Amino acid sequence: MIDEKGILFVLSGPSGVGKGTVRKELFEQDTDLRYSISMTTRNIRPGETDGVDYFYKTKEEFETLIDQNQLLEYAQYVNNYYGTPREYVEKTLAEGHDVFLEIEVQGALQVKENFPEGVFIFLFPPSLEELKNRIVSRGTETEDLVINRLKAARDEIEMMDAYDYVVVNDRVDHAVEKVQSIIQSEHCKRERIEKQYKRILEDETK
Ligand SMILES: Nc1ncnc2c1ncn2[C@@H]1O[C@H](COP(=O)(O)OP(=O)(O)OP(=O)(O)O)[C@@H](O)[C@H]1O
Ligand SMILES: Nc1nc2c(ncn2[C@@H]2O[C@H](COP(=O)(O)O)[C@@H](O)[C@H]2O)c(=O)[nH]1
Repeated sequence: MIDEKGILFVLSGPSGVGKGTVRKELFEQDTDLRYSISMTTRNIRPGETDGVDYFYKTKEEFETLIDQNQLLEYAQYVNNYYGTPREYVEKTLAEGHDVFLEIEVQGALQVKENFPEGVFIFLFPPSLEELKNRIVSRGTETEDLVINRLKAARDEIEMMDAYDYVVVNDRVDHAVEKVQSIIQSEHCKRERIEKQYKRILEDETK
């Protein structure tokens, strides 16, 4: 049967590299993508909205979701839980829409086990120094949390080879263009496979 499901795109990379910035810009331009809003136990930041940036949960609520198998993946990242709601992703893909996840590396690797056909993109910083500048200049983390996030970043960068694509976020507009090209080329690949499949089916019925 021809696969009419949407494509799952996963954007990942160390904290502060610019995943959220690139994703927001991409969504300004590409309205066909559907963003999966994650669950987290971390505190809401000024300017964030529950149900838009994240669904904010208590630790107990999050652990109930884990027990009920309601998460496609989850990870503990710098003392908080983060996870992707399973139902939204599976339903949206089944309806034929592409789904976009913006998640850290442990979670991305779990998704890859369940969705090897997904497209995994690693956003890479121009340098570790620039990564630190970006986390610090965002002004959302205490000094301790900056250190912990940078420690995690080193481990995350080591997992880069598990991804299908690496995009350097030197300039936001360049990074967005590259992610758009990846999305387009994955659609072309999908169309080519579908055409080949149709041809085989037609030949068989002759
Ligand atoms: N290409 C870029 N050049 C300069 N600054 C950037 C660039 N991309 C993002 N930034 C800035 O870096 C900071 C971190 O970006 P952002 O919050 O998007 O990162 P993130 O990877 O989503 O972080 P986290 O994983 O912690 O949520 C922000 O202040 C953002 O404005
Ligand atoms: N494994 C998952 N990681 C997620 C998810 N949603 C976000 N994240 C990542 O967590 C870190 C920290 O995020 P922050 O908002 O506190 O800065 C960052 O790398 C996010 O991409 C998720 O559902 N699963």
